[in-house]
Amino acid sequence: MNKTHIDMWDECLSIIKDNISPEQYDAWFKPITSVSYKDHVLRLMVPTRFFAEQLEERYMKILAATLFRIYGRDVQLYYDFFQIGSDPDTLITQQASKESPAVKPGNRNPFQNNIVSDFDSQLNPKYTFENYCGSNCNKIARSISEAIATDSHCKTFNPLFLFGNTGVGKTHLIQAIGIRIKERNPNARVLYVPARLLESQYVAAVAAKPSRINEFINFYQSIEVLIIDDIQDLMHKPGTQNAFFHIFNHLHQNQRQIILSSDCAPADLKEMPERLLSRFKWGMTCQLEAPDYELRRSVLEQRAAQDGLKIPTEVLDYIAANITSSIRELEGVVVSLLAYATVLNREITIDLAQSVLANAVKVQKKSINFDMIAQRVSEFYGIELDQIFSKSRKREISDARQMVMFMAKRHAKMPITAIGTCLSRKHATVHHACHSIEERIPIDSALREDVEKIDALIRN
Ligand SMILES: Nc1ncnc2c1ncn2[C@@H]1O[C@H](COP(=O)(O)OP(=O)(O)OP(=O)(O)O)[C@@H](O)[C@H]1O
Repeated sequence: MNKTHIDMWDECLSIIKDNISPEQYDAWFKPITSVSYKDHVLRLMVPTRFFAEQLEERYMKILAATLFRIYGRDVQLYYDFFQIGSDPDTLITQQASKESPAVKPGNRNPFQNNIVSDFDSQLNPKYTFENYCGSNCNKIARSISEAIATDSHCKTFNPLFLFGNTGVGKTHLIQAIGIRIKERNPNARVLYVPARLLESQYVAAVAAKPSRINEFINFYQSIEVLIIDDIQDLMHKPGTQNAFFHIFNHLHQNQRQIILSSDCAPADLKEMPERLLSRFKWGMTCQLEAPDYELRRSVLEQRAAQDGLKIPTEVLDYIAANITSSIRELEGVVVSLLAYATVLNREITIDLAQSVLANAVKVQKKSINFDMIAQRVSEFYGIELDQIFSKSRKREISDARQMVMFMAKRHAKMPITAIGTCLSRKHATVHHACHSIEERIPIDSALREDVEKIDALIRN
């Protein structure tokens, strides 16, 4: 008996289910339904376009591998989704106009493209400066990037070496430079390439018979703005490092812009040869710091608006206060909320956000956020966590609550209003609590000792 498209999709789901956590499965695969499969074209219904993008970013490998296994290698995937209107009653008024083929036959290969003289910059059109939210923590990196985008022959910032932890926005920013340069000069040979792809192209060029290594180097030496992501992936790759050394020298001598991103500073790229490291430091080295509260809040608002998702202010405050280390995690939370809201038809409340965050926060054990601070303070004073959030005015409870406010300002750098939202207290109350602890620390040794101990609990 022939299998229906639903049977086939169910088979995919059971493979995927065995390979990811139940939380991931519930958030990302349960909301998907198979619409049809005909002439190698599989159509899946997903909640929104943003959901599809996030799904691809996170699960492209497992999704592609599973689809190839069940439907064969010719499968093409299209998404269907509805545009959510601003009024929930008018939901599902318009079928998504754009279907995006998802499973691409392997990575696009710019080096191959060039041979066919069809030059593709490999830039993701959504990574623009316009979509890049700003705050104090990324001000310098953003200004330098905009300066390069305006004057791509600028010697001072060549190369630009941008580093920072995972998910803080490096790829977005370096691609924004490329996009802006292309907007100003559509013919510019701008190329974005992840270091890992550079490495695999190099290996393929060396292995080809006859060798295509000269072609590889010539291609890269013809680029005007070369953007290499995750340069740390070239560690332990002496062959590619050597080829890149020649490419770098040629481009730099000819005043072509080189932009590099890395997950650590040049000094920490221990396995990279000195001759490359010293070149990385010739221009501008700049760190993209962990997102501060203001940035996290703006990205949340932006993502919610893009998805037509109404998230109440207190929920935005709550998420921004608790997901602190990466923008990618924040985006994940918005998508999970969206999945719950759409699929389970649930309103987005603090309770829902708390249960979505429970999983996300488990993953980022080390990050300091409001819930973690409240937990540490309540443990320190031996008070139930619920009491901290209660209306109780008992002395020991209100003291502990004041300490939570103070610590949230001190460690999570949360604004007074956001702390107030998390504890359902007024701005003036939080302001007074923080101020009074600050004033008493120098003169109250017992309090000072408590603060030091709680500081240590939070940091470790
Ligand atoms: N300032 C920002 N404004 C809007 N979106 C942002 C910002 N920073 C990051 N993002 C978004 O967060 C997601 C992760 O960012 P990105 O991939 O650039 O991080 P990354 O630092 O390169 O991470 P990795 O090192 O893991 O590759 C992307 O979807 C990006 O668009």
